[in-house]
Amino acid sequence: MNETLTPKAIVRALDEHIIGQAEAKRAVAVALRNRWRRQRLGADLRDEVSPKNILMIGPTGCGKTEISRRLAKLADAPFVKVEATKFTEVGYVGRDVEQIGRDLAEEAIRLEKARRREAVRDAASKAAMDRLLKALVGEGASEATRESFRMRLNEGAMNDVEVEIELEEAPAPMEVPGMGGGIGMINLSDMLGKAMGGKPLKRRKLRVADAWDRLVDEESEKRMDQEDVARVALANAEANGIVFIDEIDKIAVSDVRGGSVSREGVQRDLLPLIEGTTIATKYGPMKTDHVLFIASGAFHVAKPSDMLPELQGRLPIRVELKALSEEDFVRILSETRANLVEQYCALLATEEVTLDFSAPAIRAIARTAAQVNESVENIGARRLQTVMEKLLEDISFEAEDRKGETIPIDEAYVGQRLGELAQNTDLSKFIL
Ligand SMILES: Nc1ncnc2c1ncn2[C@@H]1O[C@H](COP(=O)(O)OP(=O)(O)OP(=O)(O)O)[C@@H](O)[C@H]1O
Repeated sequence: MNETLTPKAIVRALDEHIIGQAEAKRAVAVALRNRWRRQRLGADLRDEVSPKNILMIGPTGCGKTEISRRLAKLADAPFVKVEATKFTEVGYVGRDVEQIGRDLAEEAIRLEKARRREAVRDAASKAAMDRLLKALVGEGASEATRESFRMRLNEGAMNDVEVEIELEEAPAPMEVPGMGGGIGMINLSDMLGKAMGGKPLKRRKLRVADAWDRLVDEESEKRMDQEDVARVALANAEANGIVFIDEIDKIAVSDVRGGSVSREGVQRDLLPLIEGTTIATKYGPMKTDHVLFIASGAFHVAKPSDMLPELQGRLPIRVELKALSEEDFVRILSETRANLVEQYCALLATEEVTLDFSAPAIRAIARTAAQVNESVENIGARRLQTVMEKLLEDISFEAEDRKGETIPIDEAYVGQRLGELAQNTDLSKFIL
């Protein structure tokens, strides 16, 4: 992890994307920095320091997931999100929670491979080009022919041409009954491939553009030491992984309804994972002792004190997030990086349509969103998405006829498009 990511720097970075919620930002920033601090301790003390997991309490759509996801991105840390209620479904068995660990391992592998792809990119592209040229012009073609094809390929002029290439068979995982997901997965083509010294190949007809992606993928994979990828990725998941468990409040009150699993049971199953256990993944055993868990919920009905005492103890840092106001919405629309207004402007600019939002218009959009949240249901900042979509629906559809135009989005326009809808609760229930 990056040495410059001090708690203050982390909060500053989060501020670019998330409005308000200072307390939650501080808590996650400290949790992240503590991991960096732990790495610097001597081996004996390092193992003693366990992460202080966090419980985020706040209504839907106020930034709980977003803060956690952004934090993971900043730290380049493997991140997974799960809904606690998923484990109350029929068919659940206690060990299913281990899937969380396996998903984290998969995510760490994906990150590690993405990192290494950069290093092998040139060599992989060159090899992919050789294979593609061979498929297009044959082995015996002259260098001049190859060069002219290479140029056309590089220009993208042949993207839609069909080509037949040999690719490794896509893995077809087979689940072995009785072994549960994950470890029991045996990849038949892997086994066959290993027996024959390489994965089996299959001829496939593809568009050149798709063939190129597949070939670069394959050539990159070949150049990675898969065992080393697994080793580094698992170590990264163990030391830096972040697991976000949403809707923890929904399993806080114990009840056994017809056929559904006891919620208390799910809490018990989660305990070892959060406390620290070793999970068998297909890349090897992975310890969860130092994984950071962030649990979240609205806690409208249940209270944190309704959770099992052991679970409460493992989520010692409590932070409250506030419901978002009209003022917050104005800031979300105008101050956050790549905000919705910027996104819509950029999307329509691709069709040479310029949107010109006035400040009062942005205020009116925020006011509408806050109003509908109040009268229909408070879904937090998610409301901005539906409101903006409705506001710009017609322009988005008619963009082709308005090339070259600058369209002012002022307060009157917002009122005209949304005013009636926002006033009418029945209408807004369905439309906004
Ligand atoms: N404070 C905020 N500042 C900027 N954007 C926000 C804020 N809160 C929410 N959003 C935006 O709203 C959307 C939903 O937010 P998020 O996923 O964080 O909700 P949540 O609080 O985790 O709710 P839930 O528990 O229902 O998942 C995201 O697109 C996010 O970017």
